[in-house]
Amino acid sequence: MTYEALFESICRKKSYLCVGLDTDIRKIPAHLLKEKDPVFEFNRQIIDATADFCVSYKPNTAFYEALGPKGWESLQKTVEYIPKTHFTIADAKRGDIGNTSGLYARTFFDPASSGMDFDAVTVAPYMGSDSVKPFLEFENKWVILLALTSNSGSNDFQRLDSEGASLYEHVLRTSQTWAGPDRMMYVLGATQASEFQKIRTVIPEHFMLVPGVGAQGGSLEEVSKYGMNAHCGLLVNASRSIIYAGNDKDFALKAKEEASGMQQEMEIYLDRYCK
Ligand SMILES: O=c1ccn([C@@H]2O[C@H](COP(=O)(O)O)[C@@H](O)[C@H]2O)c(=O)[nH]1
Repeated sequence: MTYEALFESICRKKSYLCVGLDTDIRKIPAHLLKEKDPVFEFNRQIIDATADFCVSYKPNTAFYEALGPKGWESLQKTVEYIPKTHFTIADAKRGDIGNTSGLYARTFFDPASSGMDFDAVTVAPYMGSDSVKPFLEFENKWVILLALTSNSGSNDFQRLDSEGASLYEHVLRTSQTWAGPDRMMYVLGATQASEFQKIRTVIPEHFMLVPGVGAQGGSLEEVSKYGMNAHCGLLVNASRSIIYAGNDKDFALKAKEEASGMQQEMEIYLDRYCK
């Protein structure tokens, strides 16, 4: 999906919501466990219930990898099921020496190889340019680089000062020489929204993938106020607060209500801050 198509989808749906498919087999409603593939069945119902209110889905691969081959199969079926109108993100946080990164890229971007055709993958920047560039060799695919994450451990390295700027700021500046805003996004945690105004001076055009609202307590209003640009420039992720809004037979309805509530709030912020 292109930058323009993503923005068009945001305008049409009046939403910049990314639903996180962090499907934990231990947390899904009991009645689904009798299904052949309970994880996929849960995702299918969540996708059907929320697709009108979001523009993106982000399965975190850990939840699938933990189940072995069955988990990979559920992930493949899930990506294939997501409507093509939605931007798909493999939250895998990969990155290694070049030839290994190339295989990670094939895993998520080459359906002939792995059966999966995501739009984007999250990548850790720590190993530098040659670990990131193999992902950019796939046409029309995106890299979402970890910059300032939502967890408290982000203070350990990401904020360390080096030559007058924090490490995460170096990530934002240097990586812009690898690809433009049409192929690169950044993970910036909702819990760090007080820094977004400053961050926008470094990356005025890029999309930010923002996890950390909902269960982690980040504020959607603050994220929108300080992070939005003239092309919205935000994909705000919520996982647990949506997919586990209910845990009984009505779980999909509860997820729908939660996603719809977030979309309604986003509509207000798009009117107010998308300038
Ligand atoms: O800085 C980061 C980077 C990634 N994540 C991931 O996003 C979701 C958040 O889930 P919630 O249930 O909405 O808290 C999850 O997959 C994380 O691994 C993040 O939270 N922060």
